Amino acid sequence: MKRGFLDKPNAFGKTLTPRTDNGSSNIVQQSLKLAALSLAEQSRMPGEGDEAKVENNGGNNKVGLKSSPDAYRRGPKGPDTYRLNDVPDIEYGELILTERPLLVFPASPRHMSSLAYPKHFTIDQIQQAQLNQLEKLMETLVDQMPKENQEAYKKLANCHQEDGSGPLLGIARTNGFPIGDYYEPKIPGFPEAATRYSATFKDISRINHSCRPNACRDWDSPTFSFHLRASKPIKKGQEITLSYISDAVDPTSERQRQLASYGFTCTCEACSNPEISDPRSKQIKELLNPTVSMINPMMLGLLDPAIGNGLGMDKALLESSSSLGMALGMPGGTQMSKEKKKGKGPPGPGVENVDDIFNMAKQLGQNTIEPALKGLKLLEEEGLTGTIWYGNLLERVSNGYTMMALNSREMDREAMKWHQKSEKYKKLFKSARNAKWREEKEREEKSKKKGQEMWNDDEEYKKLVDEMNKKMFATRPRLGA
Ligand SMILES: C[S@@+](CC[C@H](N)C(=O)[O-])C[C@H]1O[C@@H](n2cnc3c(N)ncnc32)[C@H](O)[C@@H]1O
Repeated sequence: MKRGFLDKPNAFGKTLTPRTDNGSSNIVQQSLKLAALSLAEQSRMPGEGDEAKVENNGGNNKVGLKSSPDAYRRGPKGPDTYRLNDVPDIEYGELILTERPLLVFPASPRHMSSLAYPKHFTIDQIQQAQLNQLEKLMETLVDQMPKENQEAYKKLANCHQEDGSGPLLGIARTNGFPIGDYYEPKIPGFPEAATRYSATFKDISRINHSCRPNACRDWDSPTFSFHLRASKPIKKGQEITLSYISDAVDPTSERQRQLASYGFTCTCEACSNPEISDPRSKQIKELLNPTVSMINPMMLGLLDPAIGNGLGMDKALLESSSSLGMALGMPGGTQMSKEKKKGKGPPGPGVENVDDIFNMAKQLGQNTIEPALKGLKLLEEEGLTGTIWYGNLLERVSNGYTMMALNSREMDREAMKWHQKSEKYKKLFKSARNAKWREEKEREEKSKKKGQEMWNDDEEYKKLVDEMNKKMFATRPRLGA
């Protein structure tokens, strides 16, 4: 998120005189800035309005989704369901619609500390006071919205009618989707900090939940909009669903517990067949050790086998990866080789020539691909092709084949095939990825520099790499050539 986002002028600044005597007024002030920004920018959005913006698919706008009521057919769940109607089938990865929020509000207001209430208040009383305070904030926000947006907002579902929430807050709690952390500018007395914001939409908030959804959301900060994409092929007439929960492979009972506050019992395929889904989800969870799955285990082994070991990385993968790391003098391997020279370290791999390295790479590739393919199959069977794990495993298979492709043209083709699949997946979360891109790039540059420094004085290593490169490019064309 770009700094200065909240510094933009408040379109309603002239009509508002935010109080500055206590913390809560700051929430109002900042939230109004955010809400005002969304509304101000909304008025500049090209092609905005009832017509949903659709991706230009090779010159063909295939999806003609409209938000007028007759564009949707009512499904078995009654007026609650939104379906694609009179539009062609939608492919995996295709953009269904983009939408700016009606309203944005801080989901975790930092200034609502329980310490701000009288000492004699019970927890229940504090909670009620906080809900009242938030409802007041919502009233101020909604009051500033154009009349048609106010009407659209008030028509949205509210499943918090009996828990002390005011009506406007109830709607935000029922329909809001998190849109990320935003760093707020310095406020006297408060350090710069991140707050999570929640956004409510006219159309996207109408989409029902499924633990195995066919669509996913991607928040695009530059256009201040959510992009809704198909995470599975969607047939004409089929209901579009999104997930409201954070961990898709939690057991059914846990998912149902998280959904209880929405006032419905999910009947998706997984919830209807827990005896099939739960063991499979458990297997996925075990395979995708949460810590290791977020990083590239192959690189982890190459760089520092001790970390991979500590995190419970797949044994075969760890062994092949650290052997290659040692042979190539990667940071972790170099460390181990030095220890070995001093007679302390573990036995190093027997590298007689470059072919040994190719063989090790091949082994590492195989050991990477095997568990990753198993994970992909389970995720596909479970209908979780829009999850971060799915993308992570596609990338692992692609990396595995790249390793095997060092001296094999056939494997090179496989690597390209999987690389393309992985790129297609990445399109689902293109916006979020773009936002992280710069950060990743910087990190990559830093580690490259560090690696270079370590190897600069290692003549033996340089000779080995030179020889390997020569042999590699003599035996096969460059990837994709
Ligand atoms: C964000 S709203 C979704 C849109 C809502 N159906 C509407 O008509 O505006 C969330 C509410 O929709 C209903 N809902 C969402 N997913 C559901 C599902 N899978 N089965 C039954 N009701 C669901 C619940 O009442 C829930 O509180």
